[in-house]
Amino acid sequence: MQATAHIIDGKAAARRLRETVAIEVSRLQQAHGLRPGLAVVLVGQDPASDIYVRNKGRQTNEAGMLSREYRLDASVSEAEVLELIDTLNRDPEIHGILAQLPMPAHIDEQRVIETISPQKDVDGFHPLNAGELANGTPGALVPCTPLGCLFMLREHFHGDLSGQNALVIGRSNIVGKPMAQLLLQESCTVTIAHSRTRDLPAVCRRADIVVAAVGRPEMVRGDWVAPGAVVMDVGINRLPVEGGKSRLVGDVAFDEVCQVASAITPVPGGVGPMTIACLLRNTVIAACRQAGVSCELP
Ligand SMILES: Nc1nc(=O)c2c([nH]1)NC[C@@H]1CN(c3ccc(C(=O)N[C@@H](CCC(=O)O)C(=O)O)cc3)C=[N+]21
Repeated sequence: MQATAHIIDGKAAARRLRETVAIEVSRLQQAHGLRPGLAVVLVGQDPASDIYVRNKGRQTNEAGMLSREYRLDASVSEAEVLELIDTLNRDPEIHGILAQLPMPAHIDEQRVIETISPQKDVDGFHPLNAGELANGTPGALVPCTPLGCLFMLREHFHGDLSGQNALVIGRSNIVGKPMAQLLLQESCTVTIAHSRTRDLPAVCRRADIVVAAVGRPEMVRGDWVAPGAVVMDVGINRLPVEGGKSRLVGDVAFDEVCQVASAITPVPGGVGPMTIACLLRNTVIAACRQAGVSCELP
């Protein structure tokens, strides 16, 4: 009988990063009178987004930062969203702007993303920041979910990922592509798999590191994973259960994979909490750049 995998505690890792962020925030306040501020723009209603936004707001305040929320009706025009972003771009109290995705269909998300000032783009979705990440420019603003995965992987591998065969399942601009860039920078041998990949289970079995970011509940099965592999589960899927309730599951069949892998992130309590902690970190880094002061954050 194979021992069960080490469960990577994303909640604890996120708590540690948030503490480091809070210490840096109070240092910036004392040394420079600088208080990093984050604005979140939400269009329409979505129960999952609500939880995310509430957690973000609370944790931003707990870290000693300014948090503002802009909730717009689902019927708002694209021009109004762009106008709000333009106002926030010029607001000196705001150093980070997050436009929550997805947006209603009548709003062009790419246009929204490109309207956010690259300096305030704490999601790292602006083409300028994506390009800097691809170029390996030091200090690029990096998307929070992949960055959180990277921090957990570095900790697990004691800082050295070089030579590992890493498989990223999913090719989105938000997770898959930036994750692949980060792993490449760590000198992993990176494969990106997607819906057209032939024989994904066989490709997966060759990987030392698997990052699953496809949005398909429990897609990665136990017999897809090499013994001893490290598995990061980015998926957040709500599965209906009897009684009208729902259960949160990842893109990985946790009970199966934890019999084979050496380490795995759970859902909830894995990648999600680290995503928010990285958002706070990016906001502090953005604030320091805008104020022209140095920043002491990992
Ligand atoms: N511009 C933009 N940037 C984003 O980063 C972004 C976005 N839009 N739209 C929505 C998705 C989703 N997302 C989550 C982050 C953390 C948790 C999280 O903390 N989850 C906890 C709690 C989950 C729960 O219990 O509901 C956990 O996994 O343990 C969830 C979801 C960021 N997203």
